[in-house]
Formats: sequence, structure tokens, C-alpha cells
Amino acid sequence: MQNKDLGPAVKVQDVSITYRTTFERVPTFKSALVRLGRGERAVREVKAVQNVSFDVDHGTTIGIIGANGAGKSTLMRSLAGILPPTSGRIEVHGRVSTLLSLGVGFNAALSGKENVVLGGLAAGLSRKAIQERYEAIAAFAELGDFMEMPMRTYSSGMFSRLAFSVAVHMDPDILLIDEALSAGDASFKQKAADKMKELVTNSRTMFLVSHAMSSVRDLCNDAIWLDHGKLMMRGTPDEVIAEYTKFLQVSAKSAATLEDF
Ligand SMILES: Nc1ncnc2c1ncn2[C@@H]1O[C@H](COP(=O)(O)OP(=O)(O)OP(=O)(O)O)[C@@H](O)[C@H]1O
Repeated sequence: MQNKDLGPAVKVQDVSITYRTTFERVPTFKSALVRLGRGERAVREVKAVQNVSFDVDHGTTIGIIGANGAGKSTLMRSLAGILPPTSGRIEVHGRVSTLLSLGVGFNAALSGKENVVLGGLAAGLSRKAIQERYEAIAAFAELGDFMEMPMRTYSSGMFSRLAFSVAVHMDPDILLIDEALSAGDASFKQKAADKMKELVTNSRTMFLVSHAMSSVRDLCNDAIWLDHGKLMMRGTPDEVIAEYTKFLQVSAKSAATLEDF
């Protein structure tokens, strides 16, 4: 574990992340000319995260809330080191384990068991350390014989159970969880929530992206709200949820007013 006196676990400094997407899969000369004639650009830019800065201390569980497309997953991908920021700087002090990167890293042609080994190696564990944890990972995921089957035969719920189980058993200093990806059935959700609470009491640092305000209230002691890539607010979960809810009500009202015209 990191020494808590060394400063924050994560420092996000003026981070912006822009996606550049081409319009067509295979741009043709003709379509390029047509677009040029219309004065359009071939590349569309999406500013998914804009000038976001915040620090997170060791032992904090921070909820990230905001509407669809607000930039939450994009920010998490950057924290996980999968997506470099377009500008700004992210410092991460400690070993990061993430549901998203492990999920992405799974190879569907390989069995659950083989993927646990690969995921563990990717997270920097030795083969011996992975072997020691394997039983606990398999037991937590409750997949039984499916551990020996290729992951392409898994339902999406089974897939996320294994991803969650691997992520939480990697002994991370910093755990990144996107609740949308950790979706299992009701009983697994409860088990996942209990496991997250246990990690929090062991003073791990955790980021939780969630649309469920109750999860953020239950699990987090800190929160940020993103909207259109911008940091709208940082505060306690209660404060941030109150402002976010107010904002949603106002937007819903103005949408209704516009519809009235
Ligand atoms: N790979 C990509 N290429 C281009 N644009 C992208 C890509 N991924 C996300 N975006 C865009 O970036 C913006 C932020 O998306 P992001 O997935 O980070 O939002 P989010 O807050 O996680 O949303 P949700 O709550 O729906 O999961 C959106 O406008 C989205 O269309």
C-alpha cells in the first residue's frame, strides 16, 4: 500500500480528452470532394472531457455522476491508463485495478480460467500470486464449470461477474468500477456491493461511476458531477446528488416548456 503521507492517490490536472472520429468507415475520393464542396470536415471532434481538475486522497471512495454522454467512462479510461488525455496531466500513485480494462482485456476464445491468469499477469501479479487467488476469484464469480469454458459462451452477466471478481481480487490500491459494467443479477449486485464496502473499509481508494444515486450515497464519501465533459461540482455525495437532482428537474421542466410551444 502507498504511504498516505505522500499526497493524493490521484491527481487530475486540467485534463481534456477529445475523440476524433471520421464520418465514413472507408472515405472515398468522391465523398471527400462532396464534403469539401459543402465545407464540411472529414473528422468530427467530440470534446468528451474538458479542463477537468481534481485530487483524490488515499482511502477515498469517490462517486462520479452525470447524464449519459457526460464523459464519465472516458475519464475512467484515462485514469486506467487505457486512453491518454489529449491535454493535461493525470498522476496515479498506486496499483490500479479496473473492471473496464480487465473486461476489455478478456479474450472471448479463452476459458474463464485462462483469462483470470492473463488478467492477473496484466495487472502485474506473479503466476504464483494468481494461483493463490484463483480459487477465491472463481468462488466469488460463482460460475462453476463455466470457468473451464470459453468466455464467448458466457452471458453478459456472467462475463461481468468474472470481470468484477478478478478486479476486486487483484489487491489494488486504486479500484475503478463502472457500475453499469458490474451488472449481475440482484443477488450478485448485493454481493458486489458488500465486497466494495469491504474494500472501502480497508481504506482502498475507489472510483465508482454510477447512475444509481443510492449506490453513491451508500458507498462513497466524496463525489463529482460531470456534465458535457465539464466538472460541475465536487462535494459530499449528499451535496452533489442534491444539486444534480435539482439540475435534472430544471432540465426536465425546460424540456416540457419547449414541448409546449
Ligand atoms: N470511442 C469514441 N469515439 C468517439 N466518441 C466517443 C467515444 N466514446 C465516447 N464518445 C463520446 O464522448 C462523450 C462522452 O462519452 P462517455 O462514454 O465518456 O460518457 P458517459 O458519461 O460515460 O455516458 P454513459 O452514462 O452513457 O455511460 C459522448 O459524447 C460520446 O458520444
